[in-house]
Amino acid sequence: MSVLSIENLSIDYRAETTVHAVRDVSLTLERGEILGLAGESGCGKSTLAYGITRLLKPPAVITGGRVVFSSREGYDVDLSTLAGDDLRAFRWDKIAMVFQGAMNSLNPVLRIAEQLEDVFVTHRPELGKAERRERCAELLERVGVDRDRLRAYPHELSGGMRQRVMIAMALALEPQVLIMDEPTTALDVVVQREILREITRLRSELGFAVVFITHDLPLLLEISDRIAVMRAGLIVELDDALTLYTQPKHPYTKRLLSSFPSLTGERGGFVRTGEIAPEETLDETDQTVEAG
Ligand SMILES: Nc1ncnc2c1ncn2[C@@H]1O[C@H](COP(=O)(O)OP(=O)(O)OP(=O)(O)O)[C@@H](O)[C@H]1O
Repeated sequence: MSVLSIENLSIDYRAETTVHAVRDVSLTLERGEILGLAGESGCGKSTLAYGITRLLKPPAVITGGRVVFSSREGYDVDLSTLAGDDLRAFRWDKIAMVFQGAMNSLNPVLRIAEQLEDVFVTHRPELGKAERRERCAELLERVGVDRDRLRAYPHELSGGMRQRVMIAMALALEPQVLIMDEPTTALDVVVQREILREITRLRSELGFAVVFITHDLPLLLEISDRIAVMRAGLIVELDDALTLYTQPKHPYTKRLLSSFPSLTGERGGFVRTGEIAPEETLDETDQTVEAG
């Protein structure tokens, strides 16, 4: 049962020269799954994410294909048919996003409560004030932040907490799809781990599907059900995480895997067993994907 079908999506940047950033990409996102999207910097991951949610800005142009959302209530929506307020409402309600550095988009002069409440005021105007407050408190607790923090201003929270608030905001309307583009990259590795654990727990609890984008392949292998490997705008391989790790087929996937010493060396144990040794988690920031 798919919740999102991306069909032959192509996106160009029409700048001085034309960049074919996403080329004929087809993917389906199954209900409740975590689909990892891996690939080196510049391969088109973010463009694809923005394209799915129709948040692209010029000079980006969708040159072909479509994205269809299949609601759990049984109807399909072709996202290209939505515009304006309908599209904005749809985005928060059905497909929500958390981007890298999202935590910096909190308004510094408003308390967390006001910013969370705003989502409900706009999208759930039927809720009374007390109910709205309670929903906000529950949301914060859901992402592991104490409800007392509703009264805090963003600068009074750590980066990890602010990113949790952004995740809470994305989950406010119980979307069926969550698109996360490097949501934890700006955070230190310990906080990153805690948040990832939270996301996988919430996914089981609430049943939303996740497209999780990062260049950090070890991390994807840990949390994803399936992984798509992207290179130069194309999906070159797509498989379940274990198969992709144990039997990569595309030479680029093999190269990507081998560029993470922790996957191929002795310290790769955490991927194979799911057990994370503390010293392993602390070293992952040093790893980079080989370019080219
Ligand atoms: N505004 C723009 N104008 C022109 N080209 C762009 C623009 N934004 C991105 N590109 C190009 O499109 C391609 C894909 O970029 P994109 O940001 O989607 O890659 P990415 O895989 O998300 O990279 P990263 O991991 O660094 O965010 C790159 O070649 C990039 O240079």
